[in-house]
Amino acid sequence: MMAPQFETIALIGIGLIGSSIARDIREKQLAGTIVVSTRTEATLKRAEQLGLGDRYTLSAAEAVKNADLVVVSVPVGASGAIAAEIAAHLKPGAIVTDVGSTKGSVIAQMAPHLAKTVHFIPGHPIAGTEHSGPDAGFAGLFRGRWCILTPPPGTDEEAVARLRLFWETLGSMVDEMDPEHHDKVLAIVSHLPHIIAYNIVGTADDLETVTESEVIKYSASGFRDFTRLAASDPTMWRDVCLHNKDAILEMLARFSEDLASLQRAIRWGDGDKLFDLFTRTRAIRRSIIQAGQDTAMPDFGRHAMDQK
Ligand SMILES: NC(=O)C1=CN([C@@H]2O[C@H](COP(=O)(O)OP(=O)(O)OC[C@H]3O[C@@H](n4cnc5c(N)ncnc54)[C@H](O)[C@@H]3O)[C@@H](O)[C@H]2O)C=CC1
Ligand SMILES: O=C(O)C(=O)Cc1ccc(O)cc1
Repeated sequence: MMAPQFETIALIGIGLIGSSIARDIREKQLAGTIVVSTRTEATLKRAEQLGLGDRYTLSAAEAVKNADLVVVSVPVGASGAIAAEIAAHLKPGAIVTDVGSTKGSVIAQMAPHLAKTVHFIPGHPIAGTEHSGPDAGFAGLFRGRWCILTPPPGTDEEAVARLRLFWETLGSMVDEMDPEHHDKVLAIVSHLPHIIAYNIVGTADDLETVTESEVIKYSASGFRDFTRLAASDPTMWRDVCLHNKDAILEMLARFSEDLASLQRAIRWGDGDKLFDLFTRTRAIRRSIIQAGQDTAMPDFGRHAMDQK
């Protein structure tokens, strides 16, 4: 058997993402010991029932003692408090990473607490679902998906290479970029779609002339796709909105402008304009499919295809 990549891995937060990582670590034998820590007794118990770790504790500080890799998988608004709690207990040379959907704010919250004796390498796997909690995770979630790392300038190359290898072993492709760019890109490809989904489902829910049962009964697949996104975890998405405020507001401003232009084309019967836009956007969808990035859950899709 190959030696594990890390002697001890501490997972702080064991919801959809933390528990998926735990399952992959176990399956691929990437750690000698997996230590699981989370905020509530109930979630910790559930993680234990699911056998996600080797040791369990409610104390994040306790969990990171001796850990060679620490993965923080909590809503982005909680990352500062976690960093403050674990900072004094980290082993020198440990790699500390996270999976948060925003990067600038996570760095601003965590970096000031972390000593130079540890390697802080923020990360973001671009993989997930609308479900949350330890039961929602599954092995293979990250396979065929991108993971973005945003190491601060001057980060130890060897530590970055180790974390890169970790994600690659989980089946991900790894890119590096600066946090500001990450936050802009994710604002348009992930944060805005969720905000638009929350908004359209909210609008449908507020209508006086169309009843809720009609919305449910006649929901075409377009609306149904929005309801999937709009079913995502409220705490997580509240935090994303509050913690990527500038980039989201910038993209929302662009979006509103373009929507107004579309509204105008509809009002004035400008069919050419509508047709041109719809042709351009159709090409984007085709490129996504060609790049093999068209399913939310690649593991399920591929696995089903493998069986055929
Ligand atoms: N859900 C998704 O599709 C994706 C989520 N992310 C990011 O991953 C992180 C975790 O998200 P999920 O696993 O989906 O969430 P989740 O809700 O499934 O799990 C969150 C975990 O954090 C713990 N937690 C919650 N509030 C806390 C607090 N105040 N202090 C300490 N621990 C707390 C919970 O007990 C739970 O173990 C978030 O930062 C999210 O932005 C990244 C990629 C995809
Ligand atoms: O469920 C979906 O469609 C997602 O978009 C999952 C997702 C949510 C948040 C992220 O930061 C990355 C991926």
